[in-house]
Amino acid sequence: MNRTSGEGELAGTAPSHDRDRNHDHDRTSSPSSLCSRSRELTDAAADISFGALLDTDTTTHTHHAARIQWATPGGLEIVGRGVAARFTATGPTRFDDVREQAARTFGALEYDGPAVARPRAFGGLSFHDSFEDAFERADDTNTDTAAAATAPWRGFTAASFVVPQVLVVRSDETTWLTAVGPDADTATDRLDEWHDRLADASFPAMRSSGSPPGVTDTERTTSRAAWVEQVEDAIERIETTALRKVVLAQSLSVGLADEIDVPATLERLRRRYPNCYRFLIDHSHARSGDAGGTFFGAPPERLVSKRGERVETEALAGSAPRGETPEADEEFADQLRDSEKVQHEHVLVAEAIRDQLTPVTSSLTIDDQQIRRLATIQHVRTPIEATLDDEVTHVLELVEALHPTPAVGGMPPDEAWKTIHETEPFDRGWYAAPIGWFDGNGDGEFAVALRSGVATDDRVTLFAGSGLVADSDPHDEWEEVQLKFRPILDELRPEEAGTARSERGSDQSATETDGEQPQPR
Ligand SMILES: C=C(O[C@H]1C=CC=C(C(=O)O)[C@@H]1O)C(=O)O
Repeated sequence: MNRTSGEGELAGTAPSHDRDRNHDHDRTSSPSSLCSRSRELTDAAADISFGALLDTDTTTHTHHAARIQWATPGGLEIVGRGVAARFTATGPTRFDDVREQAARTFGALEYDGPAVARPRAFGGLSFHDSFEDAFERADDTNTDTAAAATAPWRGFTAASFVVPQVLVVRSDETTWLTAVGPDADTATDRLDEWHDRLADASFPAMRSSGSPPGVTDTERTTSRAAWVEQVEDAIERIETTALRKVVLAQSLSVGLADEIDVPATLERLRRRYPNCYRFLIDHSHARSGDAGGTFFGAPPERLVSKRGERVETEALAGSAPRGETPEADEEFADQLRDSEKVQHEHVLVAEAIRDQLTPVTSSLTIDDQQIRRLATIQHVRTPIEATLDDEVTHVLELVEALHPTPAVGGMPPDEAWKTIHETEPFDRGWYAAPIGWFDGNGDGEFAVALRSGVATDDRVTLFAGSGLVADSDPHDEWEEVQLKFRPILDELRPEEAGTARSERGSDQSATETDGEQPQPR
């Protein structure tokens, strides 16, 4: 194991894609000493623009260093720059491998500061447990389509988390700066340097949320005709095998007229989807030349959060459009409540989550069903809370147990996985997979990386899927997938007067509500 320190990241390591292929965990960076210092930001420094922080050059100035952003519906907002420690793994043991690397590093962490500003590891995992298959298939096939299908994920690995060198955390009206380094001197110097930088009057407090870059062309992995065939084949499997539900996805590659400003895009998403998570992950290796893409999105779905023994999760499955009038909106919601197909699709998810958590919890509560309204779509949601017994101590254990829930995979999991693998002509990469953070106590929070895309050079590749059960209609499911592309796609296309986008407007209180209308079922 490379014990040189996480700072080694800035001195360069192999591209993560190569590491992924070589099963080379040796060069992953899980330093055996880590020190962190925090200071509250006050006055103007407390109001700095997170977007500007994501865009600013890091201390090396010459190199683009890793950047992360994480924001929750509850109001916690974090940005991070640089890599103080990196944990990566691939294959079926990836959850345990990351946990082991992190335990070594967090076990050696010296930290003084409030809990909210503590160092955390941010990152995620791929939907499947390895990328190798997809990359190798693309290389073997060597067709434009196969290469294009995996291209957005070059530079990503099957599990990758970083503890940033610099973190700014905003929560409950306070803003904290945290600096992390291999020893106390480095952490203190870094804290001073970044504090001066952020307190400087020239550091932007407000940053424009920009305008959409514009779309030159779109390429689908799946035509409507191919989709209809895929759905019919899935339904046949449901009727003739043990498969009960499967979520099939599509990907849409969007050519951009201008460079995309991802932080500004996320800021616009915050305004339209204030009750969703927001994330940005750009784990690029500083000097490897393997810049990789920026994965970002505004997912509505929490996979799991763990705080001590308290666990919160939810079932989110079953979708309908928003109506043009309150009455039409309510009609769509009624269809969600009354449709046997939707209820079956949803209940399978809630039951699977219950079954996965019951063995490790001392109590579990499944709340009443609700309708979750987002600006462009509404969903059936069931909140689930549990108290852990003492067997599980790390949120990654829960993430491993829950991923993929049948809201993104299917039931039973093995049959669903096989169907997805044999059907989808692209790699899901990190789409529909866990994205979030954990800390040294094993607490953390993960969303499901839906309503997401990966930005590379002049393209953004979007992903969206739909849950299929025996009585699904291929054309309805096609429309549902297109609705799920919209959150990001709308932010790429310039707004046109009179379009559905402008009609939905910016009045979030009218267009996005969370957890309203609990349904006593
Ligand atoms: C698979 C996706 O959505 C999931 C989450 C909510 C509703 C879903 C549905 O109704 O099919 C999906 O299970 C996606 O957004 O790509």
